Amino acid sequence: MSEADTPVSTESPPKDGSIKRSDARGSTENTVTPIVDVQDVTFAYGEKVAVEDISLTIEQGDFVGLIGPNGSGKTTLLHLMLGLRRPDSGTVELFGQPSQAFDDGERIGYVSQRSTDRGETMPVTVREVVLMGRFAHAGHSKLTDEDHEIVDKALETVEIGDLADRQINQLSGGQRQRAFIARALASEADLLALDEPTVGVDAESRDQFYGLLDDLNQQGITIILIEHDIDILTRHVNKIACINRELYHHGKTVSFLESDALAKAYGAAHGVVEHDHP
Ligand SMILES: Nc1ncnc2c1ncn2[C@@H]1O[C@H](COP(=O)(O)OP(=O)(O)OP(=O)(O)O)[C@@H](O)[C@H]1O
Repeated sequence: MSEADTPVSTESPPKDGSIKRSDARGSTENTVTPIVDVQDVTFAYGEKVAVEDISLTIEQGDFVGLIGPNGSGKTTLLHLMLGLRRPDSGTVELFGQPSQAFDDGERIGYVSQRSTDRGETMPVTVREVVLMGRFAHAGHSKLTDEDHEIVDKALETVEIGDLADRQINQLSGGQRQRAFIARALASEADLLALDEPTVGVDAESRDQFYGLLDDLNQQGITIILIEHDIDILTRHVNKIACINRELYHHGKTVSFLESDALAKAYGAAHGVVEHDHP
């Protein structure tokens, strides 16, 4: 597979690894620290190797689709990227910090597969869920009028302002996804990570949801999402990472479509890549 599409930083990063949203998207003048930098990462559940020797970077402003067959390691890789799991070998850096030392959690908004599951959500209102995004900034008992204004704006951005006082577990799957994205926006996350966000969502709502992600990405939010539908993915994301335990492609969507990565990744028996792993 080619690393040609993966930009490589050649200069020293800024000391704090931080990049302002407003000056980052599309900037070609300065070399900036990747948002996520995965190098030679391997992870196994006991004997089961789920992710093997993967290296890739997520740059500020990227909208990356992560695809691969069932059980190919997508969720595991996403967890490794977000510092939710530690690699057995290799390194992961988030915003220029080793993932295990990363302590700036509000910069990341993670919406897990389970967020759409009614049974997993607490009996709280949508507004309360989104307010949780302000806790990291303000603390529970110190929320100000400004925090409430930020929450209102986040709810409007994802177009569920009218649902603010509804119980979160009364919402449809798509509406719940929007509520969790609003929570990430309220926490002023720079990186949005979504694990199969439109499972169980009807086609029209799904298109609207991807339109929302496009808008957020245009505003400078970096997005990585796991999605099985290659058609909708290639219509929206600018880069694709295709895995089946190991990385088959990471780069621009157009070069992915011209490559045979999809056939190779899906052709490989689940988790078994015959030419590399006899
Ligand atoms: N907690 C766990 N303990 C043991 N094995 C696990 C665990 N979680 C995942 N696995 C195994 O690791 C491999 C990768 O799983 P992972 O969930 O990362 O794949 P995935 O590509 O996200 O799958 P899907 O598309 O089905 O959601 C699979 O074989 C899975 O069975």
